[in-house]
Amino acid sequence: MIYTLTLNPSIDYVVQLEPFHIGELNRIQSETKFPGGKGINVSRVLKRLGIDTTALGFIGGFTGCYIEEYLQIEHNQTDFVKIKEDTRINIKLNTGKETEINAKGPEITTEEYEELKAKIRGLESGDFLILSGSIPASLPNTTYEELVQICSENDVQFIADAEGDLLKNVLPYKPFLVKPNHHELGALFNIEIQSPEEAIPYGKKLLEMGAQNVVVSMADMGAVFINKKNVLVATVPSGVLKSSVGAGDSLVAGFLAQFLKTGKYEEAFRYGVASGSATAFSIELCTKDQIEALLPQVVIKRKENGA
Ligand SMILES: Nc1ncnc2c1ncn2[C@@H]1O[C@H](COP(=O)(O)OP(=O)(O)O)[C@@H](O)[C@H]1O
Ligand SMILES: O=P(O)(O)OC[C@H]1O[C@](O)(COP(=O)(O)O)[C@@H](O)[C@@H]1O
Repeated sequence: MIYTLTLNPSIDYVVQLEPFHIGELNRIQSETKFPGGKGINVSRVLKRLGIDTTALGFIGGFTGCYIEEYLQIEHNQTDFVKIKEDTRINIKLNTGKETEINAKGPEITTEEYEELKAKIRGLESGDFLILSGSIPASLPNTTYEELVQICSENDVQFIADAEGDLLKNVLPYKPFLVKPNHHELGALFNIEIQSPEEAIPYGKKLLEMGAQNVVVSMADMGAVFINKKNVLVATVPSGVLKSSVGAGDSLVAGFLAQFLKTGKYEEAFRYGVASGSATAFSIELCTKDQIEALLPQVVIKRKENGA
């Protein structure tokens, strides 16, 4: 079974507001809301690609109920730990530019965290866990590390999509895949990355630190895939950006779906990039048809044979 873990889910409130005047009354042109949080987005896209998952994480309050019901209507399995406080709401402003305002998330009690750990201990050899996104502020920075330690004791493979120390600390446990965007990768090494070529040496550092496969996503600038045998650079399809919320999560889902189907990294990378772009070109997450329509436009160049 594939499990996704969203420690800090959200309702994403996506607002079209152009022009936007700070300090004045603004009237929204259109608004929409979705269940969000990185693992939840991965589950929803995998479901659209015919792969069942169980979504794990913390969920609470009226916002948590909304998310759980929405996922169930789409036939996504869930096994959340119910918490006392409300799940957060994240605001996504489209004002000509995209601005994201992500809340810090609810308080998690020690009992609630222990309940979650018990669920992770229940995963078995052959299962896959995707750990994605930020953690609520009340949990320690070592949380992902503690959870992947349990995975490695039980022979559970994992993917990590997180920032800073959360990502760095899981690398020694040999994640199957990590997917920083170029800003997150740059921040890890205190540099600014401006092109796929500049991303390659730093992506290789993540391999040296333990990752088995690395994808560096760079929004409309392309993406880089690195493992011991391949260094690949992809162009992204052209299209009209509607909302890039969930694009990175769609890349992870598309990559995993195609890798499970074919066992081929290049095909998985192509499918992942097309999935990310298909989401960027829609207000909601991508569908299988949208992804497959974009596949021919993803051009992949082999840069080196080995990293
Ligand atoms: N403006 C865009 N045009 C085309 N594709 C995009 C655009 N923004 C995102 N994507 C696609 O989504 C993927 C992930 O987006 P990115 O913004 O890099 O990740 P994240 O959402 O994690 O920050 C990219 O590799 C690309 O395939
Ligand atoms: O946990 P974080 O880092 O605050 O991110 C949560 C946000 O990221 C998203 O999962 C989207 O992520 P991506 O755009 O990186 O794919 C939103 O649904 C959610 O609001």
